Amino acid sequence: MKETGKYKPKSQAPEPTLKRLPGYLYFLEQVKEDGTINISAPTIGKELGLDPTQVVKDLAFTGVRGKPRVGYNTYELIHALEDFLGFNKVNEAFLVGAGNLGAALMAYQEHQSLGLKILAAFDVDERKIGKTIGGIYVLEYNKLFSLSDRLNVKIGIITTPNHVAQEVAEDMVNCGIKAIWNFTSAKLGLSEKIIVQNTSMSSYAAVLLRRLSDANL
Ligand SMILES: NC(=O)c1ccc[n+]([C@@H]2O[C@H](COP(=O)([O-])OP(=O)(O)OC[C@H]3O[C@@H](n4cnc5c(N)ncnc54)[C@H](O)[C@@H]3O)[C@@H](O)[C@H]2O)c1
Repeated sequence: MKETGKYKPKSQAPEPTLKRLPGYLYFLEQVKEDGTINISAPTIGKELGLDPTQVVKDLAFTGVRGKPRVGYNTYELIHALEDFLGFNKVNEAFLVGAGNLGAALMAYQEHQSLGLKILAAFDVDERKIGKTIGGIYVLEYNKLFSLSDRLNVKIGIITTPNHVAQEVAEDMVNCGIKAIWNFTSAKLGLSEKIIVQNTSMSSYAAVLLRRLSDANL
């Protein structure tokens, strides 16, 4: 993994800040295209619907501070955000479960620009083993163990059926995986040292449907 580490960011940004940071980055990339060199926190806040104080607090986590009456240097801030979010590193990942969702993630090449590279996928279904999806090989599940020994992969993505997710997560941890992106609805019980990010479409759908229902439209 290549680290640039040019900026000295504050560690431990809260989750709401982490979720907002990619939004700042995408906005600043557009601004850069327009040739804007400096941008103020109130301008960023206005465009993104955020309080300028919040913008300043969020961006301080990148280690970059705006200058009075000038604001932030767009280029510097973009680099600092990419650095902080790890978007300019190559973080290699293994994916387990090359079904509907797994295949969609493999085919989604934009992950690379987010610093995530799926090196290989693993499955138990013989009809999928040996195929490539988005240029990524689907290997026999048991190969996860031997391949992990050789490659020092730290990220695991789980897109299996719910009922096998815990077992797969434990295997991943035994293989040296330190961070798991769990797309199943299974609640994983793992050591607290393992970073788990759950992404459940059903919970987002529940929020959307409840809000629609509450809005009485
Ligand atoms: N987070 C989301 O937004 C979202 C959206 C859709 C589905 N899901 C969840 O993602 C998971 C996958 O959904 P899907 O529609 O892609 O299912 P799928 O059945 O199409 O794919 C699951 C894949 O896992 C493989 N598999 C089964 N047991 C395995 C094991 N022990 N080891 C390795 N591979 C194994 C299967 O062979 C299959 O290829 C489900 O848990 C589903 O609830 C999440």
